[in-house]
Amino acid sequence: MLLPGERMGWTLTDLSLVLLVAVILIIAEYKSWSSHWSFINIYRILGKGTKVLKEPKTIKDVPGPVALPVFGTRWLYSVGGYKMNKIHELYADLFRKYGETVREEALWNFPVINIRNRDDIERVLKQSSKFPIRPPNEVTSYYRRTRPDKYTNLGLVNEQGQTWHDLRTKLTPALTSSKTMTQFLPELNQVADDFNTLITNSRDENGVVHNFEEYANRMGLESTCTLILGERLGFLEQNISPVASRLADAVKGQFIASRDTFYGLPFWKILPTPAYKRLVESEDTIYEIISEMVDKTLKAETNKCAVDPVQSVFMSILQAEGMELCDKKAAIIDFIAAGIKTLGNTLVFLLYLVAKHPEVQEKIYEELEGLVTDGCPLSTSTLRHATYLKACIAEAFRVLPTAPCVARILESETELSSYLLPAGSVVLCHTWLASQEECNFVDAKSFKPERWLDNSAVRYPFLVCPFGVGKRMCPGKRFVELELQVVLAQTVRKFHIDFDEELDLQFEFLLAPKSPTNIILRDRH
Ligand code: HEM
Repeated sequence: MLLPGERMGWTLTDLSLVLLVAVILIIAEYKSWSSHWSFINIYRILGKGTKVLKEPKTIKDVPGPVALPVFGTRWLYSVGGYKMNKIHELYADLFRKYGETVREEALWNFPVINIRNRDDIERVLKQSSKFPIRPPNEVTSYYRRTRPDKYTNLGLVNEQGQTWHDLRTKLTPALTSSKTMTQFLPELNQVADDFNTLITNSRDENGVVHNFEEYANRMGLESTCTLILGERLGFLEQNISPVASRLADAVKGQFIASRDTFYGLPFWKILPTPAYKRLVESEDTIYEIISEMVDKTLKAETNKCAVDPVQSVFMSILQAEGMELCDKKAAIIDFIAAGIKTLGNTLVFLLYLVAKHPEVQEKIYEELEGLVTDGCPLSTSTLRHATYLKACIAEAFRVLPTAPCVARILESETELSSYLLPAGSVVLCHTWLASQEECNFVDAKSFKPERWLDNSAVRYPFLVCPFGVGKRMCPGKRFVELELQVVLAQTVRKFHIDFDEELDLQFEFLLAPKSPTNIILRDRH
């Protein structure tokens, strides 16, 4: 009797080969399913397969880790094995596993779409609208609503629509003007000199500045307060005042509590969890300290006739029409809180990258030697011509930005990587992770300032946008860029910078250096 197949000339060996291949294929298929972790996802994949022919893919079809009812994918940050301070690693893993578009789910299974594709990021950030929407920080908004005595709105960072637009128009013109920044340059030179004196005197016998991040945060604090309050507050003096140290601790606490309440399970909505208590404590401390500073400065101000150029931002906030004093105080708090940690982290990243590349340091030094006489402060014209210095800052923002993604809520239905997302979808544009992809930048992981000089890096402006994009872009951008140019230039002119270890990163709602960071400074002269 003929076995099936023998009629076609198949032997038993051929049949067992076919069977073997079939088994291998089934195992492979099963493995790819199980890599999506659950039957729910197998169901999704099967569903997607049948849907493809009939209708476009929707937000439900975007792949991602299994979501539990109500809690969504928040379990990843607890039992999922990812630590809260390593969320940046989780996102990198999710993109590796699921591709360029990944769905996570917040509480009540609210979908959050993560994107890394260059064209998709551009499509989202280019959407022009009168009032672009960035998802608010829920816990800060909640806190502010419970304090009507102090806050009449959620502040520039968290407000939306017409209220946000009014705040932005009234509060930011002086901050974003190039004239204000030019007037501010001599003060910035002074702040940078004081920073250098502080770190010079803080070195041990081997030239090591231990816990450099604390000095960088003090620099962020001093320069932001000088900009916003129009006076020096002494954060760069060798022995920091108890008030300055309380403020620095409170700002750090606020960022960490925001992260823990945002990514953790939201029990704080029902009862005051330790993270929420920490947030309230930090917010109250920041308010109390800043409020006192504003009142003191206001009192001193009434005795003065002329406005010092350094006070132009402060005065413009105080003179903003149609706003109550508490709104002005809240705005000052927002500016200072937004500036301190972002600046401190950025300074550590920038000096770390330059320290790890001595050849880059020498090029900066040589460029400055040709532009400015030894011992002289930096002028606007010097900085205009310091193209290599500016390329280093741009490259540092590409390689290690403190804001690793830009968030938006879609205002109209948008197609991203063939998924049709409805208006109202929350999208996180992972600009940092996209900047690390070879398809976007050659030798993407290397620090190469030269790529900004031959224009090969400027092709994708939506990938390297450390201050965000469009109407909601950071109003501190001009100030920060100027400040980083001055500090980097003055530090390289004075020291050979070195960094012994590799920098470890942690996620504190921003990308931050894991402390302690130890930097080595050797005098040039
Ligand atoms: C290295 C320093 C800084 C970085 C990397 C940074 C980055 C950012 C980013 C990415 C955004 C979101 C933009 C968007 O959604 O498109 C933002 C918003 C904001 N930043 Fe900054 N920032 C820095 C320093 C500062 C400083 C010094 C100030 C204040 C003087 C400031 C005040 C603000 C405010 C008020 C917003 C909210 C703007 C709005 O929603 O209209 N930032 N910043």
